[in-house]
Amino acid sequence: MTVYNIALIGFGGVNRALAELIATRNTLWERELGFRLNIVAVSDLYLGSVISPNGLDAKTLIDAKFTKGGFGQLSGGNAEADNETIIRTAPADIVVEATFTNPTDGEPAVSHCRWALASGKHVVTTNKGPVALAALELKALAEANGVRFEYEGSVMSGTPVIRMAAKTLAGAEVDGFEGILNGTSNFVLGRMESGLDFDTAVREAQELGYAEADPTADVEGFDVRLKVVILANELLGAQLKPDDVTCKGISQLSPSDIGDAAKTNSRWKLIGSASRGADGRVVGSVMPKQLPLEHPLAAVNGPTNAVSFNTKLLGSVTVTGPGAGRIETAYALLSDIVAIHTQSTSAIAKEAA
Ligand SMILES: NC(=O)C1=CN([C@@H]2O[C@H](COP(=O)(O)OP(=O)(O)OC[C@H]3O[C@@H](n4cnc5c(N)ncnc54)[C@H](O)[C@@H]3O)[C@@H](O)[C@H]2O)C=CC1
Ligand SMILES: N[C@@H](CC=O)C(=O)O
Repeated sequence: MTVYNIALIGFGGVNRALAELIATRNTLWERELGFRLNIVAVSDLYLGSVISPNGLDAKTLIDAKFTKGGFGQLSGGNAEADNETIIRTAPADIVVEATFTNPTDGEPAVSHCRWALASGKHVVTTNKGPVALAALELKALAEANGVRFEYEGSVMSGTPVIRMAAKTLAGAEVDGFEGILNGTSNFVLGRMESGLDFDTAVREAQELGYAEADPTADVEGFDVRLKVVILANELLGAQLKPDDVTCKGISQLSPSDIGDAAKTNSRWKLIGSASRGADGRVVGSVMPKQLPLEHPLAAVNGPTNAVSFNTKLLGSVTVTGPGAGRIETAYALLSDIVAIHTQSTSAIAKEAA
């Protein structure tokens, strides 16, 4: 049976949810997936950092009410988040990066990924910054060090989109996509349709763990812009940067805009899209659109997301599922680890044959 030692960088909603899953499901995973996860290090800006080569008990980690610098009280602990030491020296096979997304330059998460990959550790991440802004470099670094850089949760949380489209739509000639790619803004629009004011709806999304640390990224469209870049670069072979994608969010939509749409049997949705033009150039945009109720994306509610891929051979193929949420996003990390495990076990089987 395989045990993967993991180091958690960031111990907020998503990585805590992963620890929760480890505490409750390791035995099931051992039986059904062929591996267990063992947390050997955690580093968090607020809590500090800790390394325990034999492993930290996941349940104790999530149940303990640590205050600022609290990891400093643990054996092997430090009241500061010494990320570089943790990432480079902890005896981890996999570094799980789930710190804040920085939409401008992706830092410090890009450095976290570089340190891990250069030290021969796999990286799984839900952080959109490194994927949108440094994917090519990080994939090359992973390849050079014989490890993997996986990031399924960077778009539509646990809903399989990146790997699904890359693998199962291969050859279908994807030439564009459009979708609802932010759970918070979709949730806020729905709550405003029910009569709630914008600020209260955003607060609810924060409490439910959907929103970014700074929810401006959600409601101004910056989060969707990163996801458009990720999908366009991954699936359309583009080399977009966030500034190449025009971006407008939902913060300017007033309660009367929302009410007027309802009167005309339509609904506002924040749509991220990209398509390849006749000249081969890929153009992306993020903007609120008033969709008629019969439009397939009009019925996508709450934190649910959906993306329709336009393909030459199949027409439109739509994937719908959770776009945000702590457990849902932690599942994306598990799916990345499953992908790493599957590749490594098939490589071992090939060698043995
Ligand atoms: N919550 C969700 O539904 C989804 C989140 N994501 C992404 O996953 C990542 C984590 O999300 P959440 O856990 O919800 O965020 P969060 O805000 O709950 O947690 C982030 C944690 O990272 C820590 N942190 C920030 N900077 C750090 C640094 N330099 N070093 C060490 N620790 C640091 C913070 O102290 C905090 O505990 C974010 O990048 C987010 O954009 C992606 C998909 C869905
Ligand atoms: N804040 C994001 C989380 C996932 O990326 C969202 O609301 O979609």
